[in-house]
Parts: sequence; structure tokens; C-alpha cells
Amino acid sequence: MGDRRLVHDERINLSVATSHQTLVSSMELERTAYAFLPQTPIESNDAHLVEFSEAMGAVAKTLRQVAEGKAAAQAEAAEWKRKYELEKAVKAHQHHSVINAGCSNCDKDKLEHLASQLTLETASVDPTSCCGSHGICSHQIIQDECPGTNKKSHDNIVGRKVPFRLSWGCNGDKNGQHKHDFVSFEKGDITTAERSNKQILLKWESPPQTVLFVTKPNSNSVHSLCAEMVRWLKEHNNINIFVEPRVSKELVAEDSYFNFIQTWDNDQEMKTLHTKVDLIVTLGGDGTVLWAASLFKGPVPPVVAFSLGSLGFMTPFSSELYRECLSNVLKRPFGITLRSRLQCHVISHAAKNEVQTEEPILVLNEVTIDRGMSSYLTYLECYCDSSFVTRVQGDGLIISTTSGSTAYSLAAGGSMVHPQVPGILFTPICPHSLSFRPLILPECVTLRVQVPINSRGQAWASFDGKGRKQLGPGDALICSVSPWPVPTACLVDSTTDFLRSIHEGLHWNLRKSQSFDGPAAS
Ligand SMILES: NC(=O)c1ccc[n+]([C@@H]2O[C@H](COP(=O)([O-])OP(=O)(O)OC[C@H]3O[C@@H](n4cnc5c(N)ncnc54)[C@H](O)[C@@H]3O)[C@@H](O)[C@H]2O)c1
Ligand SMILES: Nc1ncnc2c1ncn2[C@@H]1O[C@H](COP(=O)(O)OP(=O)(O)OP(=O)(O)O)[C@@H](O)[C@H]1O
Repeated sequence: MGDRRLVHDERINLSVATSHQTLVSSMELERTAYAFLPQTPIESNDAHLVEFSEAMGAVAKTLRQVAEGKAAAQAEAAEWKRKYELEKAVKAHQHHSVINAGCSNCDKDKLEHLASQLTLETASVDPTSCCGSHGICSHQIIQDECPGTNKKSHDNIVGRKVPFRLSWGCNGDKNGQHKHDFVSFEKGDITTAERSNKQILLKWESPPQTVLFVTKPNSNSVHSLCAEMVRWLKEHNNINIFVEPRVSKELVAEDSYFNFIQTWDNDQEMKTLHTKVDLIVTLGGDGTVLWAASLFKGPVPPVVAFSLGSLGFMTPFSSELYRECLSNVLKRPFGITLRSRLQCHVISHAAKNEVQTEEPILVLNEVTIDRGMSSYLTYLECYCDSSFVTRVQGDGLIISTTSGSTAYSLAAGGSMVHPQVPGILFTPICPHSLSFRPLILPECVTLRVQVPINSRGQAWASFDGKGRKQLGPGDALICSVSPWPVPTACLVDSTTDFLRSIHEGLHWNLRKSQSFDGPAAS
């Protein structure tokens, strides 16, 4: 290991030295070229002009070649440095694990992940694991649990949930070449062969055992459908069922048959739900999907959303076909949309520093900061990482996920964005300015919305339309993308489902076609 480190050090030094050398010679050449300019005797003679332009062309070509060489050397140096640092991290991790004398499988996974990054560039693509004999690229991205973890620790009421694998696939990689790197360092060419919005497939590693039902309250049709589905899942698939405490009471009061149903008694038990539940079934509209997501402050099991509302942007499944649909989802791989959420922290001015005192609030649609009952304009200062973005003077601001782009943000003039697009929408509500257009920011940023200390009024934050919190002068709201997305099952695939929902839900760009008869174009 020591020798390898020396070799790495030498390679880094060598690359940096080469890069320095090329830089010096490039500068010398540049100086020569500029010195050449005033010395050249330019006469009003074509031959001289041709000679002069040829000479300048040769100098420019040499300069370009030197600059290209310099860029390649710098990229190589950066790559060696990255590899060296990764190797150092792997070593440090190994050392740490040995000290702790109990290297868990999760640690091993982290190590393997780091190690795989070391070999990423040169690793040859295994045709069966990546592009496959069928020509469909399928690349594993996430595994639900650490393989081989001690399952017994969580086994109390029901067994621990079953593991699954996620993979992304793409058709039509015709030349058989599939690049896994975002940037190729070897030639200094930048390529974006990997796409973040490929269809993701979920494949169970063993049959799912536990389903959680989340249902819209105060609806007789939802209640009777829930009872029917619970029976069917128990009798035909021997599935363990969880429901919310309210629904458990209703079902058990109705028929003692439902005594097998499980629920939770307190927040602490609710927090462990994600370790027991394989699949969530929602019966209601989009609001029920938002509600189901809000029950999970960390990882969320896959959601199969049946439409029993009026719009249903996130509820593609028809309740009449629940048997076919659930049979497919329980037995076969299915497409999912990974819907990112925003984690929001309210930082009170009274707090001494920015240590968060409260748990973050996770939203699937958006966080809205508005003027509430106040008749004053909201006055908000917005920052993106450490850069000032703008001051909002108007009714408020919506910070939305791409899933939420078709909800309140759309009503306030924001764009509709496919849910797999990695971004955060920044949409003003009735801004008192003609030029305040909505923005879409990359998902890597952290946004800070501050009520200035000298603000005339208060502002109110609400989270997926719920849980309003007052923001006084000096208070701030901090938002970034959460590491815990909501995986929703697709009826067809992410894109077909998205387009169907904007066509059917919003009648997007519906217009009678022009008739063909009439004046011909001249
Ligand atoms: N002016 C508006 O359009 C407006 C105002 C307030 C809240 N809302 C939205 O309502 C959401 C809360 O929904 P709810 O069902 O609990 O309240 P709700 O019952 O008041 O329903 C609001 C409507 O928004 C729709 N909706 C929710 N999420 C959506 C999404 N991602 N894409 C398209 N439509 C969506 C619902 O289907 C419903 O028709 C908030 O997150 C907010 O986005 C919209
Ligand atoms: N399990 C639940 N517990 C408490 N409240 C819920 C639950 N499910 C949904 N809600 C709330 O009920 C309201 C209505 O739900 P939902 O949007 O699903 O139905 P809908 O209004 O009939 O459908 P649509 O929005 O498509 O018209 C929402 O505000 C939602 O937050």
C-alpha cells in the first residue's frame, strides 16, 4: 500500500509538473506571437498579407495544441488526485472498521462503493449486468437493505420487510457502448451519456409480505373498497396488513374478521413502520398520497396509488382493476418514479445559532411562504447557497419539488416539470413586479428564505398545504432536497404517466383541430 501511495504521489507530481511545463511553453509561444505582430513589415502587397496570415495561422494552431495538451494534463492530474484521495478514504475507513472490531455489512458496502469509484474509469462493462443480451441497459442503483443484516432485531409483530433491487433501464443503446462516467478524463472530452431520468424498475428479491393502507377519511366508497382489498390480500396472497389507527378501529368495530389487522399506537412505533412495510397502498386523491408520504420522515416504501379523487396526478391506478394491478405489483418488476422531497427547517431568530432545534419537515409538493391574514405585502430575502437570489415583495413564494410543479406552483405561473427532472422550483405568488419570472434551480442547492428584521409584517409557511408556521422578523426557512424520495409505482412508465396526467387532469393544450378546408397557404 505504501509503495502504491508513493507511485500515486509521483504520478500527481509528474502530472502537475507536465501541466506547469506546458503552461510555461504556451506562455512563451504566446509572447513570441505577439512580438511578431509589430515587427512584421506590412506593405500594401497581397503576397505579404498572405504570408503574414499563414504565419499567424501556424502560431494559432500551435497555441491551440499547447492549450489542449495543458487541459489534458490538468485533467489527468485532477483524476490522479481524486483516485489518490479515494484510496486514502478507503484506507481510513478500513482502519476505522478494524478499530471498531465489528465491520458491519453497511460499512462493507460503503467500502465497496468507494473502491468501485476507484476503478470506475477503467472497469470494463459486463454485457450481462449492464447492457445485457437483450440490448436493454439495466444498471443496479439501490438495494433496499444491507444484505445479511441481522433481521431478528426488528422482528416483533411481523417479519422484517423483504429486500428489493432497483435498476434503471434504457432502450436503444445501439452501438453497444455505454459510458458510466459523466466526464471522460482520458481525452478531456465531456460526455453526458448517463441520464438521470431513465425508467427505474423495482424487482422484489422475495415476495412482499406486508402492505400498509392509507385511506382518505370520511368517504364511504373508500372505506368499503379498503375493507374489500384487505380481505382479498389476506385471503389470496396471505399478506400482513397495516392500517392507520382510525381505520383499524372502524374495521374491527365493523367485523371481528379484521382482528388480524395491525396498526401503531404512538409516534415512536410509527417511526419504525418503514422497517416493516413492503408496500403502501393509497386510496384517495393526491392529498392522500401527500398524507402517506408525510407519515414517513425517513425512507418511504414504494407507493401504489389508487385514484378515488377528482384529479389524481399522482394516483395512476384505477380502483376497479385493483386485483390485476396488485397481483402484478406483488409478483413482477414494475416501473417507479422516484419523487424527490424537500426537507425544510424553520430557524427562529431567537435561536442563538443555526443548530436546528426541530426535526425537518419533509414535503412532497411544496413549501409555501405567504402573507397569511396580513394585508401587507410579504417581504422576503432569498439566498441560494451563499448567493443572494432576490427580494420577494408580493403575496408570497412557493418552493416546489418537480412533483409539486403541477399543483400550487402551476397555479402561480410556474412551469410543469417531469417528476424525474432533478430541480427545485422557485415560483413567486402575485409578485408586485413585472419582471419576476419563476425560476428552476438545480437540486443540489440549499435555499434560505429570510424575513428581514425590519419587515413590517409576519409571513406564514405551510407544508404541502398543511401545518402552518408563523415566521416573524429575523426568522428563516431553509430548504434542500431530502435524501428520502417517495417511490411511486407507475401504471406504464414515468413519462407516459406524467403526460397522461397533464392531458387528462388539466386538459393541457386541448384545442379543436383546425379544419382542412379554407384558404390555401400562398
Ligand atoms: N391555488 C392552488 O392551486 C392551490 C392552493 C392551495 C393549495 N394547493 C395545493 O394543494 C396541495 C394539497 O393538496 P390536498 O389534496 O391536501 O388539498 P386539497 O384537497 O385542497 O386539494 C388541492 C388540489 O390540488 C391537487 N394536487 C395536489 N397535489 C398535486 C400535484 N402534485 N399535482 C397536481 N395536482 C395536485 C389535488 O388533486 C387537489 O385537486 C398543496 O400541496 C398545494 O400544492 C393548490
Ligand atoms: N389518511 C388520511 N388522514 C388524514 N387526512 C387525510 C388522509 N388522506 C387524505 N387526507 C386529507 O384529506 C384531504 C382530501 O384528500 P384527497 O386529496 O386525497 O381527496 P380528494 O380531495 O377527494 O381528491 P382530489 O384532491 O383528487 O379531488 C386532503 O387534504 C388530505 O390531506
